[in-house]
Parts: sequence; structure tokens; C-alpha cells
Amino acid sequence: MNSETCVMHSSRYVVGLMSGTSVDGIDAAVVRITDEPDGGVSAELIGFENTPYPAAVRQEIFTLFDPLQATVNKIGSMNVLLGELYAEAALSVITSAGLSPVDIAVIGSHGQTIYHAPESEQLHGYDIHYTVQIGEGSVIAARTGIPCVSDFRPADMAVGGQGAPLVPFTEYLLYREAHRTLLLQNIGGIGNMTVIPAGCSQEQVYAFDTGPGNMIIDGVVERLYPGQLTMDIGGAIARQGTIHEGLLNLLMQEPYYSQPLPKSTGREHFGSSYIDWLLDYTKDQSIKAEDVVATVTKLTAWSIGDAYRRYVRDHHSADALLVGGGGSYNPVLVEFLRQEMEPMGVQVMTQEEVGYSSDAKEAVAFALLADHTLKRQPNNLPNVTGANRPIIMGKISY
Ligand SMILES: Nc1ncnc2c1ncn2[C@@H]1O[C@H](COP(=O)(O)OP(=O)(O)OP(=O)(O)O)[C@@H](O)[C@H]1O
Ligand SMILES: CC(=O)N[C@H]1[C@@H]2OC[C@@H](O2)[C@@H](O)[C@@H]1O[C@H](C)C(=O)O
Repeated sequence: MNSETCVMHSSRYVVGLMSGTSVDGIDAAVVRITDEPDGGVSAELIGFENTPYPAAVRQEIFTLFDPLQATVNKIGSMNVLLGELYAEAALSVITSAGLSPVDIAVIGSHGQTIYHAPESEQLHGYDIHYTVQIGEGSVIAARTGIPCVSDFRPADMAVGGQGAPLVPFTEYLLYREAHRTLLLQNIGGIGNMTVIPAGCSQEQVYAFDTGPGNMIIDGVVERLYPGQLTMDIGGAIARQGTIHEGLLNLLMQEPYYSQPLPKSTGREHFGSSYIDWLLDYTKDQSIKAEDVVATVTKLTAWSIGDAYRRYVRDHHSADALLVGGGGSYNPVLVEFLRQEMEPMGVQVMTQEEVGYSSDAKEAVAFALLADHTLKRQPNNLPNVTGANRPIIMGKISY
């Protein structure tokens, strides 16, 4: 192989598509992935677009979170519709990056989670764990002409894992440092933390869902300001409120926070029934809307500090916590997080403050995961998901 072919083979463009638990839309990233001499890879963000779901589609996705409404025909048709929307998002970001589909080696698509059941259920004598992400990979491949890797999580579950979180594998590749222990905190719908000890090996990384990210904040805001708001933009409501200690103490009793690792959670836990229960209580106690929003914002920051104290601090004293995900755009939440972490000696910074894009991070992760799938390299972290072995995740549609 001459040196020119060598260079060509060491670098490729990959598209990553992510739709998170907030159901806000489709994040699409074009990434140049380069093999590094030390056997690792680097990733450069070439293009990024966020396409909000059309309001009616978003509403229909929410109906699929309720098992009684999620009939098989609705799931089947939404699976194909989302495949179409993901293909359009991929083609759009490729064009805006100045590339064409033939330049792209593979698309990695997370899909839309509609159900996540990592705990074991017994069915006809078998141990069943399952998770459902929709957005048909075959449709994405057919519309774009690019191979698509989709449906990553079931492979990890098939070997005993929780099928989540998957992003930590890529955080190890991209963020590890020789001398600093880093916490990477994503605040999406759900909050999740990755611990990357200074100079660690892949086996020493661990991660887990800390609990709700923006899910409770969004949930109460949507109900308290119907038709007006779906999120507390810039933390404007929380800023006007006062923390209600009684409510905060009650919410802190939620058993998920003290559940042992590995653990992951979702809308099944902190979704609409949880919001119903919470708002019934605040109504009974006549707690003002802005105080409810301030209190659940504080709870979210507390749950992250609590997770650090409970599962991390005794093993690894962290130097910094890098916050990503939509929650990093809520300055009140970030300020509460600083109040939690900085007295413990952990500096809090956003992904933007360290030169990365918060918005693109998970889409970049699915580009890297798909790249590993095509290379037939394992891409789960058993330590993180609880799987009993490394496995190659993802289903390939050519
Ligand atoms: N300007 C803003 N002000 C306040 N909150 C914001 C702002 N922008 C985004 N958010 C919050 O971030 C959420 C979206 O976050 P993100 O896109 O990271 O979630 P996700 O990827 O869907 O979730 P997950 O990572 O759990 O799958 C919104 O629902 C909102 O709560
Ligand atoms: C089942 C599912 O979609 N889980 C999400 C969710 O959103 C955040 C957290 O809960 C994490 O476990 C996961 O997503 C990210 C992308 C992950 O797997 O790392």
C-alpha cells in the first residue's frame, strides 16, 4: 500500500443521527473520523443541523410512550415515517457540509426510543430485557444510498446489559486525559454521567443515568403553561421562583437515586404519571408555578451532586464536570449544579466552554459507534451497561 492509499484509508466521513428522549427533533452531524497512530480515533465535526420534529409528529410519538395507545400499526407506520425524516435530515446535513452522499462511508442512526425496559421480566420461563427504538434503517439506506447502522441497544441487552448508556464508549475515545479525572454530564431528557478517571483504560470508565435531566422541568412547564411553553427557556421561570423545601425533600426520596449501579432510566419512570403525581401534590399544597419549576430545577442539579457523592467520590476525586445536552443552555440549572459541585472541588464547565458542541455530541457519538460496527469492532462498554462481554452493536442496512 503506498502512502497516499494509506492516508485515504485512515480518514472517512460518517453521519450520525440522534433523536433523544426529549423528542425535540433530529440532530444530524457529519464527522470526519481519523485513525490515530496509537490505535485510537479522532473525530472532527464537519457539519451539524437540528431539525425539529413537526408538531403533529412529536405529538404522535408521545402517544407511543403509552403502551395502551401504542398499537402495532401505529408503531409500524411511525417506524417508517421516522426513517423517511431521518433520511431527509442526513441528506440535508451532507449537502450543507459541502459533501455528497457518495462521500459518506456510513450513517449511524440511534432512532427514537419509545420504550426502555432494562430490568428483567419473566416470560414463559425466559429472562426478558428489551428496549424499542424506531426509525427504519432500511428506509434510511434506501433513500440515501448510504449503508446505515441502526438499532444499537438490543445487542448489548442480548448479552445481559442495560442497552444504555452507549455514548460513554465514545467519550472514552474522545475525552480521556492523562492527569485529570473528568465527569461528563449529559442533561437531555434524562441525565447521565460518565466517569473518566485520569489515565484510565477502557475498562475503568463507568457511567449511569443520574435520573431526570430536563424531563421533570419540561413536564411541569408544559402542564403549568399549557399551549405556551414546552421548556423553561433560559431558566426564566425558575429564576423567578423560590425553592420549596418540603417539595424538594419529598422528591429526593425517589428510590431511583439510591438504586445500585448499573442503572438506567427513562420516561417510563419520570414521564407523565410522575408529573401527574407531582402536580397533584403541588396543587394540594398551593405551591406557586414558578416555585414548582425552581424546585424541580434544583432537584435535577441535586440528583447529579448526589450521584457523585454516592457512586464516584470515594473511588475517584474528580477535577472537572463538563455539562452537555440541552440542560447546559439553562443557566439556572447550571448555576445550581455549580453550587452542588464546586464546594466538593469539582469545577463545572459547559461543552462549549471547552471547545466542543453540546448539541452535536450525541450525534457524533452515533457516527463513531457506526464506524466501529462497520469495522466489526466491539462498541459497548460492559462495565457501563452491565453486559457480560464486549459485543458489536448495531444492525446494518446496505
Ligand atoms: N435555551 C434553553 N433553555 C432551557 N432549556 C433548554 C434550552 N435549550 C434546550 N433546553 C432543554 O434541553 C432539552 C433538550 O435536550 P437534549 O436535546 O439534550 O435532549 P435529548 O437528546 O432529547 O435527551 P437524551 O439525551 O435524554 O436522550 C429541552 O427539552 C429543554 O428542556
Ligand atoms: C434508552 C435510551 O434512549 N436511553 C437514553 C436516555 O437519554 C439519556 C440516557 O437516557 C441514556 O441512557 C440514553 O441515551 C444516550 C444517548 C446513551 O445511550 O448514552
